[in-house]
Amino acid sequence: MDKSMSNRFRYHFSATKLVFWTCIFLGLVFLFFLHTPQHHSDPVPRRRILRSPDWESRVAKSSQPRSRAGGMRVLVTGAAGFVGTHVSAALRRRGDGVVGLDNFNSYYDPSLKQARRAVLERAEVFVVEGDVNDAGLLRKLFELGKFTHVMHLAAQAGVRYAMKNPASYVHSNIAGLVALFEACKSADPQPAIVWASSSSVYGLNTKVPFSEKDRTDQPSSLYAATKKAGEEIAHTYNHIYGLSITGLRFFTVYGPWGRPDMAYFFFTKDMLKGKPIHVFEGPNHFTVARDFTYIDDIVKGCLGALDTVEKSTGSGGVKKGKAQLRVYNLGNTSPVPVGKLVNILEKLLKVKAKKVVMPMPANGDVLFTHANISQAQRDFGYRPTTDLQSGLKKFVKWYLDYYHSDGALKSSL
Ligand SMILES: O=C(O)[C@H]1O[C@H](OP(=O)(O)OP(=O)(O)OC[C@H]2O[C@@H](n3ccc(=O)[nH]c3=O)[C@H](O)[C@@H]2O)[C@H](O)[C@@H](O)[C@H]1O
Repeated sequence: MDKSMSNRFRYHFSATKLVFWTCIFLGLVFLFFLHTPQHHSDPVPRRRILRSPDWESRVAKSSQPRSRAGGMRVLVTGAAGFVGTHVSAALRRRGDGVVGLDNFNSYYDPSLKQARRAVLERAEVFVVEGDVNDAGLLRKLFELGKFTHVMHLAAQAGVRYAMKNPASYVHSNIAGLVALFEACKSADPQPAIVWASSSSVYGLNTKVPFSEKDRTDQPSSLYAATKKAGEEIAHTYNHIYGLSITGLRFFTVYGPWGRPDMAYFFFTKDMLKGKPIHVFEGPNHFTVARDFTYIDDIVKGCLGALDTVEKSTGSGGVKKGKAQLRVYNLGNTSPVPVGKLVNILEKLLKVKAKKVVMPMPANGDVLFTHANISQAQRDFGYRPTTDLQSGLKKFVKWYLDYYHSDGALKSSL
Protein backbone atom coordinates (compact mmCIF):
# COMPACT_ATOMS: atom_id res chain seq x y z
CA MET A 1 0.00 0.00 0.00
CA ASP A 2 1.51 3.34 -0.99
CA LYS A 3 1.65 6.23 1.49
CA SER A 4 -1.31 8.23 0.05
CA MET A 5 -3.54 5.13 0.07
CA SER A 6 -2.65 4.30 3.64
CA ASN A 7 -3.43 7.95 4.60
CA ARG A 8 -6.79 7.77 2.83
CA PHE A 9 -7.55 4.47 4.59
CA ARG A 10 -6.62 5.94 7.99
CA TYR A 11 -8.74 9.04 7.28
CA HIS A 12 -11.71 6.94 6.14
CA PHE A 13 -11.39 4.70 9.19
CA SER A 14 -11.29 7.59 11.70
CA ALA A 15 -14.23 9.35 9.95
CA THR A 16 -16.31 6.16 10.28
CA LYS A 17 -15.27 5.95 13.93
CA LEU A 18 -16.31 9.56 14.47
CA VAL A 19 -19.72 9.01 12.86
CA PHE A 20 -20.18 5.82 14.91
CA TRP A 21 -19.38 7.44 18.27
CA THR A 22 -21.42 10.55 17.43
CA CYS A 23 -24.43 8.31 16.78
CA ILE A 24 -23.88 6.49 20.08
CA PHE A 25 -23.58 9.82 21.91
CA LEU A 26 -26.73 11.30 20.33
CA GLY A 27 -28.58 8.04 21.05
CA LEU A 28 -27.61 8.26 24.72
CA VAL A 29 -28.71 11.90 24.91
CA PHE A 30 -32.04 10.90 23.33
CA LEU A 31 -32.49 8.02 25.80
CA PHE A 32 -31.62 10.33 28.71
CA PHE A 33 -34.36 12.81 27.80
CA LEU A 34 -36.78 9.98 27.06
CA HIS A 35 -36.38 8.62 30.58
CA THR A 36 -36.11 11.88 32.51
CA PRO A 37 -39.38 12.26 34.47
CA GLN A 38 -41.44 15.13 33.06
CA HIS A 39 -43.01 17.55 35.50
CA HIS A 40 -46.58 17.03 34.44
CA SER A 41 -47.76 18.42 37.77
CA ASP A 42 -46.56 21.93 36.95
CA PRO A 43 -48.19 23.86 39.81
CA VAL A 44 -49.03 26.81 37.59
CA PRO A 45 -49.62 25.70 34.02
CA ARG A 46 -47.61 28.05 31.83
CA ARG A 47 -49.44 30.15 29.29
CA ARG A 48 -48.01 32.14 26.47
CA ILE A 49 -47.96 35.71 27.64
CA LEU A 50 -48.34 38.40 25.04
CA ARG A 51 -47.74 41.91 26.32
CA SER A 52 -48.80 44.85 24.22
CA PRO A 53 -45.89 46.77 22.64
CA ASP A 54 -46.66 49.79 24.81
CA TRP A 55 -46.73 47.89 28.14
CA GLU A 56 -43.63 49.59 29.49
CA SER A 57 -44.97 53.09 28.94
CA ARG A 58 -48.29 52.02 30.46
CA VAL A 59 -46.45 50.81 33.59
CA ALA A 60 -44.62 54.12 33.83
CA LYS A 61 -47.89 56.06 33.45
CA SER A 62 -49.95 53.91 35.83
CA SER A 63 -47.28 54.14 38.56
CA GLN A 64 -47.52 57.97 38.62
CA PRO A 65 -49.47 59.37 41.56
CA ARG A 66 -52.20 61.71 40.36
CA SER A 67 -51.07 64.63 42.44
CA ARG A 68 -47.32 65.16 42.49
CA ALA A 69 -47.34 65.90 46.22
CA GLY A 70 -46.59 62.83 48.28
CA GLY A 71 -48.65 60.09 46.59
CA MET A 72 -47.37 56.54 46.83
CA ARG A 73 -46.20 54.45 43.90
CA VAL A 74 -47.58 51.00 44.63
CA LEU A 75 -47.03 47.65 42.95
CA VAL A 76 -50.03 45.43 43.77
CA THR A 77 -49.39 41.74 43.11
CA GLY A 78 -52.45 39.55 42.64
CA ALA A 79 -54.22 42.67 41.38
CA ALA A 80 -56.86 40.73 39.45
CA GLY A 81 -57.67 38.73 42.57
CA PHE A 82 -60.54 39.54 44.92
CA VAL A 83 -58.73 41.65 47.52
CA GLY A 84 -56.19 42.89 44.96
CA THR A 85 -58.84 44.45 42.75
CA HIS A 86 -60.54 46.28 45.60
CA VAL A 87 -57.27 47.53 47.09
CA SER A 88 -55.88 48.67 43.71
CA ALA A 89 -59.05 50.61 42.90
CA ALA A 90 -59.16 52.22 46.35
CA LEU A 91 -55.54 53.37 46.09
CA ARG A 92 -56.11 54.81 42.63
CA ARG A 93 -59.31 56.57 43.72
CA ARG A 94 -57.40 58.53 46.31
CA GLY A 95 -54.66 59.44 43.81
CA ASP A 96 -51.85 56.97 44.38
CA GLY A 97 -49.92 55.50 41.46
CA VAL A 98 -50.80 51.81 41.08
CA VAL A 99 -49.48 49.06 38.83
CA GLY A 100 -50.98 45.58 39.07
CA LEU A 101 -49.32 42.23 38.45
CA ASP A 102 -51.26 38.99 38.06
CA ASN A 103 -50.63 35.63 36.41
CA PHE A 104 -54.34 35.03 35.66
CA ASN A 105 -54.02 31.34 36.55
CA SER A 106 -56.99 29.03 36.32
CA TYR A 107 -57.40 28.08 39.99
CA TYR A 108 -60.87 29.52 39.49
CA ASP A 109 -62.69 30.93 36.47
CA PRO A 110 -60.15 33.26 34.76
CA SER A 111 -62.99 35.18 33.10
CA LEU A 112 -63.88 36.62 36.52
CA LYS A 113 -60.26 37.79 36.83
CA GLN A 114 -60.44 39.34 33.37
CA ALA A 115 -63.66 41.12 34.33
CA ARG A 116 -61.94 42.53 37.42
CA ARG A 117 -59.05 43.62 35.21
CA ALA A 118 -61.52 45.47 32.96
CA VAL A 119 -62.87 47.28 36.03
CA LEU A 120 -59.32 48.29 36.95
CA GLU A 121 -58.58 49.47 33.40
CA ARG A 122 -61.52 51.83 33.70
CA ALA A 123 -60.15 53.02 37.04
CA GLU A 124 -56.84 53.71 35.23
CA VAL A 125 -54.91 50.89 36.86
CA PHE A 126 -52.75 48.95 34.43
CA VAL A 127 -52.39 45.25 35.22
CA VAL A 128 -49.35 43.44 33.81
CA GLU A 129 -49.76 39.75 33.11
CA GLY A 130 -46.90 37.84 34.70
CA ASP A 131 -45.81 35.69 37.61
CA VAL A 132 -44.11 36.90 40.79
CA ASN A 133 -41.57 34.13 40.25
CA ASP A 134 -40.35 35.89 37.10
CA ALA A 135 -37.30 37.68 38.50
CA GLY A 136 -36.51 39.45 35.21
CA LEU A 137 -40.01 40.87 34.96
CA LEU A 138 -39.94 42.07 38.57
CA ARG A 139 -36.59 43.80 37.99
CA LYS A 140 -38.00 45.55 34.94
CA LEU A 141 -41.15 46.58 36.80
CA PHE A 142 -39.13 48.12 39.62
CA GLU A 143 -36.97 50.00 37.11
CA LEU A 144 -40.03 51.38 35.33
CA GLY A 145 -42.30 51.98 38.33
CA LYS A 146 -39.85 53.19 41.03
CA PHE A 147 -42.27 51.75 43.58
CA THR A 148 -42.24 53.18 47.08
CA HIS A 149 -44.63 50.47 48.33
CA VAL A 150 -45.55 46.91 47.43
CA MET A 151 -48.91 45.39 48.35
CA HIS A 152 -48.22 41.70 47.90
CA LEU A 153 -51.48 39.80 47.54
CA ALA A 154 -50.54 37.22 44.89
CA ALA A 155 -50.92 33.81 46.51
CA GLN A 156 -52.38 30.37 46.18
CA ALA A 157 -55.45 30.69 48.40
CA GLY A 158 -57.89 28.11 49.72
CA VAL A 159 -57.45 25.73 52.60
CA ARG A 160 -58.89 22.53 51.14
CA TYR A 161 -57.30 22.72 47.66
CA ALA A 162 -53.87 22.30 49.31
CA MET A 163 -54.53 18.57 49.51
CA LYS A 164 -55.11 18.43 45.74
CA ASN A 165 -52.26 20.59 44.49
CA PRO A 166 -49.67 21.08 47.25
CA ALA A 167 -46.99 22.21 44.80
CA SER A 168 -48.99 25.29 43.81
CA TYR A 169 -48.79 26.55 47.42
CA VAL A 170 -45.03 26.15 47.51
CA HIS A 171 -44.73 27.84 44.10
CA SER A 172 -46.82 30.90 44.94
CA ASN A 173 -46.68 31.33 48.71
CA ILE A 174 -43.06 30.41 49.33
CA ALA A 175 -41.04 30.63 46.09
CA GLY A 176 -43.13 33.60 44.92
CA LEU A 177 -42.69 35.44 48.23
CA VAL A 178 -38.94 34.89 48.18
CA ALA A 179 -38.73 36.08 44.55
CA LEU A 180 -40.64 39.21 45.52
CA PHE A 181 -38.45 39.93 48.57
CA GLU A 182 -35.34 39.37 46.42
CA ALA A 183 -36.56 41.95 43.91
CA CYS A 184 -37.47 44.40 46.71
CA LYS A 185 -34.14 44.10 48.51
CA SER A 186 -32.24 44.90 45.29
CA ALA A 187 -34.58 47.67 44.14
CA ASP A 188 -33.48 51.27 44.45
CA PRO A 189 -35.26 52.67 46.39
CA GLN A 190 -36.17 49.61 48.46
CA PRO A 191 -39.96 49.70 48.81
CA ALA A 192 -41.88 49.03 52.04
CA ILE A 193 -43.94 45.85 51.77
CA VAL A 194 -47.39 44.97 53.08
CA TRP A 195 -48.45 41.40 52.36
CA ALA A 196 -51.31 38.97 52.95
CA SER A 197 -50.81 36.37 55.63
CA SER A 198 -53.84 34.53 56.97
CA SER A 199 -55.94 33.78 60.04
CA SER A 200 -55.20 30.14 59.31
CA VAL A 201 -51.73 30.52 60.89
CA TYR A 202 -53.47 30.16 64.30
CA GLY A 203 -54.21 26.54 63.29
CA LEU A 204 -55.13 24.45 66.30
CA ASN A 205 -54.80 27.35 68.74
CA THR A 206 -57.79 27.29 71.10
CA LYS A 207 -57.22 30.56 72.97
CA VAL A 208 -59.83 33.09 71.79
CA PRO A 209 -59.96 35.70 70.48
CA PHE A 210 -56.78 35.06 68.47
CA SER A 211 -54.13 37.62 69.33
CA GLU A 212 -50.94 38.28 67.39
CA LYS A 213 -49.06 37.11 70.50
CA ASP A 214 -50.67 33.65 70.44
CA ARG A 215 -48.82 30.59 69.21
CA THR A 216 -48.85 29.94 65.48
CA ASP A 217 -46.78 26.78 65.35
CA GLN A 218 -49.62 24.30 64.83
CA PRO A 219 -50.90 24.92 61.28
CA SER A 220 -53.59 22.45 60.28
CA SER A 221 -53.25 22.80 56.49
CA LEU A 222 -50.42 23.17 54.03
CA TYR A 223 -51.94 26.54 53.08
CA ALA A 224 -51.56 27.69 56.69
CA ALA A 225 -48.05 26.26 56.88
CA THR A 226 -46.96 28.22 53.79
CA LYS A 227 -48.40 31.45 55.22
CA LYS A 228 -46.64 30.80 58.53
CA ALA A 229 -43.43 30.08 56.60
CA GLY A 230 -43.97 33.41 54.84
CA GLU A 231 -44.02 35.21 58.17
CA GLU A 232 -40.68 33.64 59.09
CA ILE A 233 -39.21 34.47 55.68
CA ALA A 234 -40.38 38.07 56.20
CA HIS A 235 -38.42 38.14 59.44
CA THR A 236 -35.28 37.01 57.62
CA TYR A 237 -35.49 39.65 54.86
CA ASN A 238 -36.23 42.33 57.41
CA HIS A 239 -33.25 41.22 59.51
CA ILE A 240 -30.69 40.82 56.73
CA TYR A 241 -31.65 43.52 54.24
CA GLY A 242 -33.53 46.16 56.24
CA LEU A 243 -36.80 45.66 54.35
CA SER A 244 -39.83 47.19 56.06
CA ILE A 245 -42.43 44.41 56.10
CA THR A 246 -46.00 44.25 57.44
CA GLY A 247 -48.01 41.01 57.36
CA LEU A 248 -51.80 41.13 57.53
CA ARG A 249 -53.68 38.08 58.80
CA PHE A 250 -56.97 38.22 56.89
CA PHE A 251 -60.01 36.49 58.42
CA THR A 252 -62.32 34.83 55.80
CA VAL A 253 -62.81 37.86 53.56
CA TYR A 254 -66.06 37.99 51.57
CA GLY A 255 -68.01 40.40 49.38
CA PRO A 256 -68.77 41.48 45.80
CA TRP A 257 -66.27 40.23 43.19
CA GLY A 258 -65.29 37.49 45.67
CA ARG A 259 -63.65 34.12 45.16
CA PRO A 260 -65.84 31.32 43.73
CA ASP A 261 -63.93 28.70 45.76
CA MET A 262 -65.19 30.11 49.07
CA ALA A 263 -68.20 28.63 50.86
CA TYR A 264 -70.47 31.73 50.86
CA PHE A 265 -69.92 32.01 47.08
CA PHE A 266 -70.54 28.39 46.04
CA PHE A 267 -73.37 28.00 48.58
CA THR A 268 -75.09 30.90 46.76
CA LYS A 269 -74.48 29.29 43.37
CA ASP A 270 -75.68 25.83 44.46
CA MET A 271 -78.69 27.13 46.38
CA LEU A 272 -79.89 29.03 43.32
CA LYS A 273 -79.51 25.85 41.25
CA GLY A 274 -81.41 23.79 43.84
CA LYS A 275 -78.32 21.67 44.54
CA PRO A 276 -77.49 20.34 48.03
CA ILE A 277 -74.85 22.12 50.11
CA HIS A 278 -72.66 20.50 52.74
CA VAL A 279 -72.45 22.24 56.08
CA PHE A 280 -69.63 20.96 58.23
CA GLU A 281 -69.85 20.40 61.97
CA GLY A 282 -67.15 19.52 64.48
CA PRO A 283 -66.93 16.53 66.84
CA ASN A 284 -69.96 16.22 69.18
CA HIS A 285 -71.98 18.54 66.91
CA PHE A 286 -69.57 21.41 67.59
CA THR A 287 -70.71 24.49 65.67
CA VAL A 288 -68.15 25.54 63.05
CA ALA A 289 -67.81 29.33 62.91
CA ARG A 290 -65.82 32.01 61.09
CA ASP A 291 -64.97 35.62 61.78
CA PHE A 292 -66.27 36.61 58.31
CA THR A 293 -64.81 39.99 57.34
CA TYR A 294 -66.30 42.28 54.71
CA ILE A 295 -64.07 43.40 51.85
CA ASP A 296 -64.48 47.16 52.45
CA ASP A 297 -63.24 46.74 56.03
CA ILE A 298 -60.25 44.75 54.76
CA VAL A 299 -59.46 47.47 52.20
CA LYS A 300 -59.46 50.09 54.97
CA GLY A 301 -57.10 47.86 56.95
CA CYS A 302 -54.76 47.45 53.95
CA LEU A 303 -54.64 51.20 53.32
CA GLY A 304 -54.15 51.88 57.02
CA ALA A 305 -51.21 49.49 57.06
CA LEU A 306 -49.70 51.06 53.93
CA ASP A 307 -50.12 54.57 55.35
CA THR A 308 -48.27 53.74 58.56
CA VAL A 309 -45.28 51.85 57.18
CA GLU A 310 -41.82 53.16 57.79
CA LYS A 311 -39.33 53.21 54.93
CA SER A 312 -37.04 50.26 54.31
CA THR A 313 -33.53 51.09 55.47
CA GLY A 314 -31.34 49.22 52.98
CA SER A 315 -29.96 50.13 49.61
CA GLY A 316 -28.06 48.22 46.95
CA GLY A 317 -29.01 45.01 48.74
CA VAL A 318 -27.27 46.11 51.97
CA LYS A 319 -29.00 46.86 55.27
CA LYS A 320 -28.34 50.34 56.62
CA GLY A 321 -30.27 50.10 59.90
CA LYS A 322 -33.07 48.38 61.80
CA ALA A 323 -36.33 48.29 59.84
CA GLN A 324 -39.98 47.93 60.77
CA LEU A 325 -41.45 44.40 61.03
CA ARG A 326 -45.15 44.10 61.91
CA VAL A 327 -48.02 41.62 61.84
CA TYR A 328 -51.72 42.40 62.37
CA ASN A 329 -55.03 40.56 62.55
CA LEU A 330 -57.64 42.00 60.19
CA GLY A 331 -60.89 40.34 61.25
CA ASN A 332 -64.41 41.33 62.23
CA THR A 333 -64.23 40.28 65.92
CA SER A 334 -67.63 38.64 65.65
CA PRO A 335 -67.63 34.95 64.64
CA VAL A 336 -70.77 33.58 62.98
CA PRO A 337 -71.70 29.87 62.70
CA VAL A 338 -71.71 28.54 59.13
CA GLY A 339 -75.36 27.46 59.67
CA LYS A 340 -76.27 31.10 60.34
CA LEU A 341 -74.48 32.15 57.13
CA VAL A 342 -76.75 29.72 55.27
CA ASN A 343 -79.87 31.14 57.00
CA ILE A 344 -78.93 34.67 55.91
CA LEU A 345 -78.37 33.50 52.33
CA GLU A 346 -81.75 31.72 52.34
CA LYS A 347 -83.51 34.97 53.23
CA LEU A 348 -81.56 37.07 50.75
CA LEU A 349 -81.91 34.60 47.87
CA LYS A 350 -85.48 33.64 48.82
CA VAL A 351 -84.72 29.93 48.46
CA LYS A 352 -84.61 27.08 50.96
CA ALA A 353 -81.17 25.45 51.07
CA LYS A 354 -80.89 21.69 50.67
CA LYS A 355 -78.61 21.49 53.68
CA VAL A 356 -76.62 18.33 54.33
CA VAL A 357 -75.00 18.59 57.74
CA MET A 358 -71.92 16.38 57.90
CA PRO A 359 -68.81 15.90 60.04
CA MET A 360 -65.99 18.18 58.92
CA PRO A 361 -63.72 16.08 56.69
CA ALA A 362 -60.03 15.90 57.62
CA ASN A 363 -59.21 18.54 55.02
CA GLY A 364 -57.18 21.13 56.92
CA ASP A 365 -60.16 23.25 58.01
CA VAL A 366 -60.18 24.65 61.54
CA LEU A 367 -63.28 24.67 63.75
CA PHE A 368 -63.50 28.40 64.38
CA THR A 369 -61.70 31.73 64.01
CA HIS A 370 -62.05 34.90 66.05
CA ALA A 371 -59.78 37.94 65.70
CA ASN A 372 -58.53 40.24 68.39
CA ILE A 373 -57.96 43.44 66.41
CA SER A 374 -56.72 45.76 69.13
CA GLN A 375 -53.24 46.15 67.62
CA ALA A 376 -54.58 47.25 64.20
CA GLN A 377 -57.04 49.52 65.98
CA ARG A 378 -54.25 51.13 68.00
CA ASP A 379 -51.74 51.53 65.15
CA PHE A 380 -53.94 52.60 62.24
CA GLY A 381 -57.49 52.97 63.51
CA TYR A 382 -58.79 49.73 62.01
CA ARG A 383 -62.45 49.42 62.96
CA PRO A 384 -64.66 47.03 60.92
CA THR A 385 -68.21 48.31 60.48
CA THR A 386 -70.02 45.70 58.33
CA ASP A 387 -71.87 42.78 59.89
CA LEU A 388 -72.41 39.55 57.96
CA GLN A 389 -76.05 40.29 57.14
CA SER A 390 -75.26 43.69 55.53
CA GLY A 391 -72.15 42.40 53.76
CA LEU A 392 -73.91 39.37 52.29
CA LYS A 393 -76.72 41.62 51.09
CA LYS A 394 -74.20 43.54 49.00
CA PHE A 395 -72.60 40.31 47.81
CA VAL A 396 -75.94 38.82 46.70
CA LYS A 397 -76.87 42.02 44.85
CA TRP A 398 -73.56 41.86 42.98
CA TYR A 399 -73.84 38.10 42.36
CA LEU A 400 -77.32 38.31 40.82
CA ASP A 401 -76.31 41.26 38.72
CA TYR A 402 -73.06 39.69 37.54
CA TYR A 403 -74.33 36.19 36.80
CA HIS A 404 -78.01 36.66 36.15
CA SER A 405 -78.30 39.90 34.23
CA ASP A 406 -76.25 42.27 32.14
CA GLY A 407 -76.42 44.91 34.82
CA ALA A 408 -74.21 47.87 35.50
CA LEU A 409 -72.39 46.10 38.35
CA LYS A 410 -70.45 44.14 35.74
CA SER A 411 -68.41 47.25 35.20
CA SER A 412 -68.06 48.73 38.67
CA LEU A 413 -66.91 47.80 42.14
O1 LIG B 1 -59.12 33.33 56.92
C1 LIG B 1 -58.34 32.80 56.15
O2 LIG B 1 -57.15 32.94 56.24
C2 LIG B 1 -58.84 31.89 55.09
O3 LIG B 1 -60.20 32.21 54.83
C3 LIG B 1 -60.83 31.38 53.90
O4 LIG B 1 -60.84 30.04 54.37
P1 LIG B 1 -62.12 29.55 55.19
O5 LIG B 1 -62.31 30.34 56.40
O6 LIG B 1 -61.93 28.07 55.35
O7 LIG B 1 -63.30 29.92 54.18
P2 LIG B 1 -64.27 29.01 53.33
O8 LIG B 1 -63.50 28.05 52.54
O9 LIG B 1 -65.19 29.91 52.63
O10 LIG B 1 -65.09 28.22 54.45
C4 LIG B 1 -65.92 28.94 55.36
C5 LIG B 1 -66.57 27.99 56.32
O11 LIG B 1 -67.46 27.13 55.61
C6 LIG B 1 -67.19 25.78 55.97
N1 LIG B 1 -67.53 24.94 54.82
C7 LIG B 1 -66.79 25.02 53.70
C8 LIG B 1 -67.10 24.26 52.59
C9 LIG B 1 -68.22 23.40 52.65
O12 LIG B 1 -68.56 22.68 51.68
N2 LIG B 1 -68.94 23.37 53.80
C10 LIG B 1 -68.65 24.10 54.90
O13 LIG B 1 -69.34 24.03 55.91
C11 LIG B 1 -65.74 25.74 56.36
O14 LIG B 1 -65.49 24.68 57.24
C12 LIG B 1 -65.58 27.10 57.03
O15 LIG B 1 -65.94 27.01 58.37
C13 LIG B 1 -60.10 31.44 52.58
O16 LIG B 1 -60.70 30.54 51.65
C14 LIG B 1 -58.64 31.12 52.73
O17 LIG B 1 -58.00 31.33 51.49
C15 LIG B 1 -58.02 31.94 53.81
O18 LIG B 1 -57.84 33.25 53.38
